[in-house]
Amino acid sequence: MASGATQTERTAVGWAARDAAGHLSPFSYTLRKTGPEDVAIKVLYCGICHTDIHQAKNHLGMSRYPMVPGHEVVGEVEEVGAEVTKFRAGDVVGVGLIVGCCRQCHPCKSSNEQYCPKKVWSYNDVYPDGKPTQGGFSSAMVVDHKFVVKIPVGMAPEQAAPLLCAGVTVYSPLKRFNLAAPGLRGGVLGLGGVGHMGVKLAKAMGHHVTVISSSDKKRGEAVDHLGADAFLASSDAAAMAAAAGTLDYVIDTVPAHHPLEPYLALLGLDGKLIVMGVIGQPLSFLSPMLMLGRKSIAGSFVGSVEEAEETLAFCKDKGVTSQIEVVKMGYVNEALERLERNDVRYRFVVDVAGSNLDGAA
Ligand SMILES: NC(=O)C1=CN([C@@H]2O[C@H](COP(=O)(O)OP(=O)(O)OC[C@H]3O[C@@H](n4cnc5c(N)ncnc54)[C@H](OP(=O)(O)O)[C@@H]3O)[C@@H](O)[C@H]2O)C=CC1
Ligand SMILES: O=C/C=C/c1ccc(O)c(O)c1
Ligand SMILES: [Zn+2]
Ligand SMILES: [Zn+2]
Repeated sequence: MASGATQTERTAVGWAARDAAGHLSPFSYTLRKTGPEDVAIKVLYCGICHTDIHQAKNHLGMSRYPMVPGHEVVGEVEEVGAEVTKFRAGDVVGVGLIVGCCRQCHPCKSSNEQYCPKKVWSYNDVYPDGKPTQGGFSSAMVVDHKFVVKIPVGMAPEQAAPLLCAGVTVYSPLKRFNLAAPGLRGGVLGLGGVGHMGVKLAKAMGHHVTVISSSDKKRGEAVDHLGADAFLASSDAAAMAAAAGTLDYVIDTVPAHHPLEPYLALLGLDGKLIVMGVIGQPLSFLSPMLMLGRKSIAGSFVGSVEEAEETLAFCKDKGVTSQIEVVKMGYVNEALERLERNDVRYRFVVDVAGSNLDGAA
């Protein structure tokens, strides 16, 4: 259906966690009517980010159930509201972590809406009217057009999904911290979903990229397949010492408590440690580790809608793709378990439209 939206609420079937065990199972719920500024989307694919585990398992103590996770969503537009001009039925589009903001604060007015104090998360949140948000492990979503991006023509939809969180999460800080110029020396700590996009994007920006991994297991793939220039196992004290002071930045994607000092030591003058992992315990470091080298520790939270569009365009232009394992929804719980035990190369993407969402694999 084209413009002139339906006046009825519709039922969606998602896969929801009911409690902190984080096990997903079929769940029916009602989508809001497609409002004048809304886009109704049939979900095709949705990537699985480690954040989906943190949220489903209540790692931060703020989870609400039932919860349909998923925030690397690619779908097909089914219907648009009367005021939507950028999209039409049949377009292939993407949605990330944020689906609402106030539009009035400084972050909103400066295209940093992901930092709006009133931002609405795509799941595990509520809209201003109190209705829960639900994510992309679902047959459909209704999303304000401001938070919808077009997937470039010619980009495979399943390939595009990880760019909507993992990709933009790396692209945004590299741009904002002036770390996008060619010739820089970067480190990527933790070679998972975000980390592998870090390697690919940084290489496409012309950086010399070192992967820093918890073991030697991923060395071959990092160098031979993903194109990393160097590889460090963080347990190899001699190799870590030899690399001290050599990097302009380290993108730290570790999703669990870990020491910062080994990675601060890798930075040269003015180097930046950019912390990405969602970690519910204090991290610590000795202040001279920062002062002796004018180093900084920074954080960054996904990216803006504008940056998501830039990430997609950059990847299309440079031929950057994600490396994914496509699975059906019936496998989603195994996929979550495998992700949690670091057994995925490098992002699971659920083939939502190709799955029987009512239960069977
Ligand atoms: N700031 C933001 O906006 C965003 C934050 N995130 C967060 O970033 C983190 C990473 O997400 P994602 O890439 O999807 O996760 P993955 O699980 O795909 O990757 C994390 C990687 O970190 C390493 N790792 C895992 N566990 C440990 C551990 N206990 N100690 C040391 N290293 C470990 C592994 O790499 P290796 O085998 O190489 O050691 C693993 O592949 C999560 O906390 C997620 O919530 C995600 C997206 C956006
Ligand atoms: O996957 C993206 C989410 C990142 C994130 C960052 C900070 C935070 O508190 C979260 O709950 C998630
Ligand atoms: Zn994510
Ligand atoms: Zn705002």
